[in-house]
Amino acid sequence: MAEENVIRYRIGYALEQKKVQTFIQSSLIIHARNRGIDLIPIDLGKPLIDQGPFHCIIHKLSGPKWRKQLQEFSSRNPDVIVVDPLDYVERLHNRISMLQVVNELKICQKSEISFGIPKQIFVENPASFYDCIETEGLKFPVIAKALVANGSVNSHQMFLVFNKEGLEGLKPPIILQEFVNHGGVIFKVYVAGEHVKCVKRKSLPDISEETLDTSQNLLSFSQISNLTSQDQIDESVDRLIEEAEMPPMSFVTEIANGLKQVLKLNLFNFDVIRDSSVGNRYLVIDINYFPGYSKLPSYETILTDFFLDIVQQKKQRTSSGDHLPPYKVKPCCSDDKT
Ligand SMILES: O=P(O)(O)O[C@@H]1[C@@H](OP(=O)(O)O)[C@H](OP(=O)(O)O)[C@H](O)[C@H](OP(=O)(O)O)[C@H]1OP(=O)(O)O
Ligand SMILES: Nc1ncnc2c1ncn2[C@@H]1O[C@H](COP(=O)(O)OP(=O)(O)O)[C@@H](O)[C@H]1O
Ligand SMILES: [Mg+2]
Ligand SMILES: [Mg+2]
Repeated sequence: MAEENVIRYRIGYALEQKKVQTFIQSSLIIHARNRGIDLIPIDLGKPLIDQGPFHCIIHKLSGPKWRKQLQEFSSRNPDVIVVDPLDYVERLHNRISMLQVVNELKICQKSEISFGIPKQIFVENPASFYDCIETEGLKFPVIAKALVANGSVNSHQMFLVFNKEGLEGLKPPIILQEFVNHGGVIFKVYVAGEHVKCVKRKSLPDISEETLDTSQNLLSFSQISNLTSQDQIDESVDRLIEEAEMPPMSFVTEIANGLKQVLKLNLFNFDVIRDSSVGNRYLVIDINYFPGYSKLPSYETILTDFFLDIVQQKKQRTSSGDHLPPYKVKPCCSDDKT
């Protein structure tokens, strides 16, 4: 084969093993490689500063040690883009600051469609539970969520609280958020830089007045499917998802771009529900850093397009003196499965 010069870019990834398995699939490695992107694993057992060279680093790690590694690396390699800076990622590790961002969006709300977040309060001690609910005017049922959203098992553990008695089973500090009936379907909007995709997923079923009257006081999330038999749930949920109408894509994209600007992040998704009692009112309930992109159809294309956007923008920015020029190598010569 004739030797041909092709510009190649090196993207280093720093991810926990579980995330490597789901995200760095061979289909992504191959697709990216064919388009000039080499995905290079960062060895978490070695100093970052000794690794590279990279044009860009992507990561889903946090903590003081990783922060220090990134700082040292960036000060020595100022042209390497870190997607995304830890300071901005950390805003998503707290379920209050995470959703405050939605209220900061500067999007003109149109009369036929609106968005916001569910009413929520942070309760620090058990004595103030009921006072807080009264003061803020939260209605039962409420959903109790951990303040921290750092990917730990605890941070995903939630409770449905049907009444005042249910509050006694909770351990503050905790967030109480109004449960909003939304037809059992959630919209997940995935953002990778300029690229935005919205998909429908199964959610918690609506809670009727009767259920509220007759249910137990407190239900941990994993038990929600016990409300009806599993078979009934599976069938009706599939139908619900199929029949649910997607929010207008122009609206979804506007929110996605607004969030991207305020959060200063490239890789995230957000969960949206449509308030059944209002109709065209959408509520953002969760924002996740570096979510499970591999669940999206054609995630390989979306992510590779994003990587190219990043490295090509970088090339423009540093055209007066690139510290790390694109490598010129033979095409498809690497057998590295990363
Ligand atoms: O593992 P997956 O593919 O289900 O992805 C999880 C996400 O699922 P989603 O893409 O929104 O359906 C998941 O989203 P949710 O919080 O479940 O809405 C989180 O982003 C999760 O990361 P973490 O545990 O919060 O650090 C993500 O987990 P990690 O893959 O980052 O561990
Ligand atoms: N305010 C709410 N009203 C109705 N359902 C909710 C609400 N908040 C969360 N849920 C349901 O609980 C699920 C998990 O909550 P979420 O805040 O997204 O936490 P996680 O970070 O663990 O995904 C959502 O996908 C949705 O099904
Ligand atoms: Mg969620
Ligand atoms: Mg989440």
